[in-house]
Amino acid sequence: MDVRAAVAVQAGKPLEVMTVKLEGPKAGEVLVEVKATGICHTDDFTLSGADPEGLFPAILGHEGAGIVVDVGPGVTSVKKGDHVIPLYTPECRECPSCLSRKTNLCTAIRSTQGQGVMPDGTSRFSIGKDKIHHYMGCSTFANYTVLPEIAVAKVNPDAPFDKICYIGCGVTTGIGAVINTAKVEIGSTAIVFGLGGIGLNVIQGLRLAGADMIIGVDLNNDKKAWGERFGMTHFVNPKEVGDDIVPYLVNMTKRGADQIGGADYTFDCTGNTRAMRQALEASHRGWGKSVVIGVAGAGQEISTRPFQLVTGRSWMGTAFGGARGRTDVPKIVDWYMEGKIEIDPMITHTMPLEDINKGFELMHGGESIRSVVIY
Ligand SMILES: NC(=O)C1=CN([C@@H]2O[C@H](COP(=O)(O)OP(=O)(O)OC[C@H]3O[C@@H](n4cnc5c(N)ncnc54)[C@H](O)[C@@H]3O)[C@@H](O)[C@H]2O)C=CC1
Ligand SMILES: N[C@@H](CCC(=O)N[C@@H](CSC=O)C(=O)NCC(=O)O)C(=O)O
Ligand SMILES: [Zn+2]
Ligand SMILES: [Zn+2]
Repeated sequence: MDVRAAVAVQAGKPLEVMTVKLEGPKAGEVLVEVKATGICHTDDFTLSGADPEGLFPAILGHEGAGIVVDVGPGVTSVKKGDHVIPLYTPECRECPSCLSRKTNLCTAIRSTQGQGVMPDGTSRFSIGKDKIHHYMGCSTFANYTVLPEIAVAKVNPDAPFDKICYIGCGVTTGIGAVINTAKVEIGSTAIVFGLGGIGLNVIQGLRLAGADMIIGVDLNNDKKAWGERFGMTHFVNPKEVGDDIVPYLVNMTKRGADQIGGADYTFDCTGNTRAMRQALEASHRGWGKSVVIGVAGAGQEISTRPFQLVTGRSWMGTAFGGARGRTDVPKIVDWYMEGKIEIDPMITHTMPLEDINKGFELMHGGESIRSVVIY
């Protein structure tokens, strides 16, 4: 069938909106009509050429919501008409990782996903004789896409596509990092580096978990009001603090008789390796947990003095907020429908597919929290 897609033709170039061919679903696959998709910083990261796994041409996009319109042979868990959210972290419930109960990083289709193809090793998208790569197993920058059955979460059909698409990445990553990965307790202190589409959801997750002191750190002063809107209690702009932000943050978080500062939990939502180090070193001696969420470009590395770890800080990371997609995503949609979490105010801009590059420009200018393409 013919579908409309924004194609990443070449690294560093704007997306090109065009008509491409999409083959129907094969065994174990579903065809989804994508109704809306968010634009995540990771799409921009891959388009920029910084992603070691980046492939071109490709149809990017991994934060979608839509309707199942066809299923291939053997599909049992979803049917035509179901409302679904595509999952870049699938949940097969059979692989050693799924069975371990220790991680959400299902390995069933990770290798083909990284090669930009479906689990059978082929692509469903093409232009003429040329194949186009899938992206993160989702390719939601097309109005129809094909996904493995294990990579869709069936959700409440009353939920609005243009809002719940954000649960396909940003909302789940931010809230999940707090609840699943860090396991934040009531009364904790926390520092969040980067108050964008992910960081604000970390803040909303911290509010949900009952954290007392929530410090937001961003280079952009406009983010102060945004952080406060979702529960941030203090804001720090590193540009206004001077050389080293770590002693400043440690001082801010001094508590108890011994007056040792440092937050119980810190989160990097910037992708900047210097900020990742600062986040670790601003966590509390003896028990601080620092969670890396931001994605850094090819060749970049993190470092710190091993003494930071010897003295009891833990450096950890999270993908998709540690969420098991088919199990957890429907619950997060329900939390939204029940008013337990907020999404609407974070969706600052919407646009048709034809204007998708404007969404990337708004992100670059720090003007948007989330742009959503509505098909
Ligand atoms: N681990 C995972 O599963 C996921 C990771 N990500 C990654 O999370 C990161 C954040 O994504 P978004 O929130 O969508 O990006 P965004 O562009 O909306 O927000 C980034 C924020 O960080 C701020 N910032 C940049 N450098 C900073 C620094 N050195 N110190 C303090 N603040 C700084 C910016 O001003 C901006 O407000 C990206 O690296 C993205 O690729 C996104 C989704 C899932
Ligand atoms: N492909 C990159 C790393 C990109 C990355 O870390 N992706 C995250 C999700 S970011 C979403 O917006 C992720 O889930 N990683 C786990 C995975 O298995 O891909 C690289 O090679 O560095
Ligand atoms: Zn994302
Ligand atoms: Zn699995």
